[in-house]
Amino acid sequence: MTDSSSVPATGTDDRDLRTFIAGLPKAELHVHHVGSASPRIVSELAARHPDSKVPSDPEALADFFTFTDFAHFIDVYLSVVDLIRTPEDVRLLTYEVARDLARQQVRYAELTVTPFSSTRRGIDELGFMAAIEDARKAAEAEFGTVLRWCFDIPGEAGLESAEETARLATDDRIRPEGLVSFGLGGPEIGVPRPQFKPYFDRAIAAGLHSVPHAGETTGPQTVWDALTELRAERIGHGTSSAQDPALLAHLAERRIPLEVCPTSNIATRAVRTLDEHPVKEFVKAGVLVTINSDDPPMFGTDLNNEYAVAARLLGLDERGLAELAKNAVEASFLDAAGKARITAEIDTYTSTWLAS
Ligand SMILES: Nc1ncnc2c1ncn2[C@@H]1O[C@H](CCC(=O)c2cccc(C(=O)O)c2)[C@@H](O)[C@H]1O
Ligand SMILES: [Zn+2]
Repeated sequence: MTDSSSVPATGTDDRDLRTFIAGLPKAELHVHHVGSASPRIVSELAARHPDSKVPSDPEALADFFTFTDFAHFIDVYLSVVDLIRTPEDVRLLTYEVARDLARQQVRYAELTVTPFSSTRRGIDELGFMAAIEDARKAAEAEFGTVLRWCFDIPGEAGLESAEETARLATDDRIRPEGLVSFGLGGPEIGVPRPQFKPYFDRAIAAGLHSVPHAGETTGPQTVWDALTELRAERIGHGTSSAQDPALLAHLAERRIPLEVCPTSNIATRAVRTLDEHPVKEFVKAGVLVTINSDDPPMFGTDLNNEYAVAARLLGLDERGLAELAKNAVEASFLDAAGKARITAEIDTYTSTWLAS
């Protein structure tokens, strides 16, 4: 588990910046449904299923969430997926994830859900959709946090999973009201992006936005393929884009946002150290950077900590952090009125903080 909680900020006292961040209204665009299950939820589910290799003791769970490489991360991730066995498990997990987001003043989040991984493990598809929708509506009513869904293909599971995910995302009898986007996750090595073009074409034709992971564990060509073959409107991670100046210029010129997840990249060994993270190059090239947590409990972080990491790496003060938060609102698929509302909240909060 990566503990970046000791991340010193810039000149402004880290404590003050962390206090500012804690109250800053935010939007999160790259955060996984199962990957956000808190240690408490995972422990509770593991206790229900003693046959699982996931420890129910929170201490042991912290060690369990320590990864030697990306493939190991995926193994651990799937062992948590195995704990989700009923629509009630899904509803509980989703509601608790929403509570954790609301505690961080997340006003809007696009949660990446992998329905294939649950339906292939026997959860009824309509039961799954009803569970996430129940939790989404309860979260909005009780926490004021607006959730939308991204359905992603677990790419390593191949074209069978692509077909199933496209069907669940485009069949009006099944797709949930909160679905806004279509993605592609899992390992990139050995999983070239072009093969998924037909499925993204179907999703886009059904009105969904394309937001595949790319350039997390492979080079810039994967990002180019995501843009040209999958018509990506945003890129999950895009870490290796820094190796290709033409790609950086293209992303900046077309204002294609990167969903940057700093601590995730360290925890999965995609990047060696935070100081080597290319987020500085992205900002220097004029790329629209959003800050996200990916699988926060698994990586020993949360969104607020990711903002503190960004403040240190980019030398940001309160105004710079507010700009990051507004980048995520701009890059989101929330409607114009919703965007204006959250942007105004960010401005009011920041000006009040600076005047105090
Ligand atoms: N940082 C990340 N980068 C990439 N992905 C990430 C990240 N964090 C979380 N994920 C999620 O991990 C899952 C991976 C699931 C997967 O690979 C797989 C392979 C074979 C079979 C099955 C199955 O279900 O039978 C699943 C994806 O669904 C994705 O949404
Ligand atoms: Zn991810």
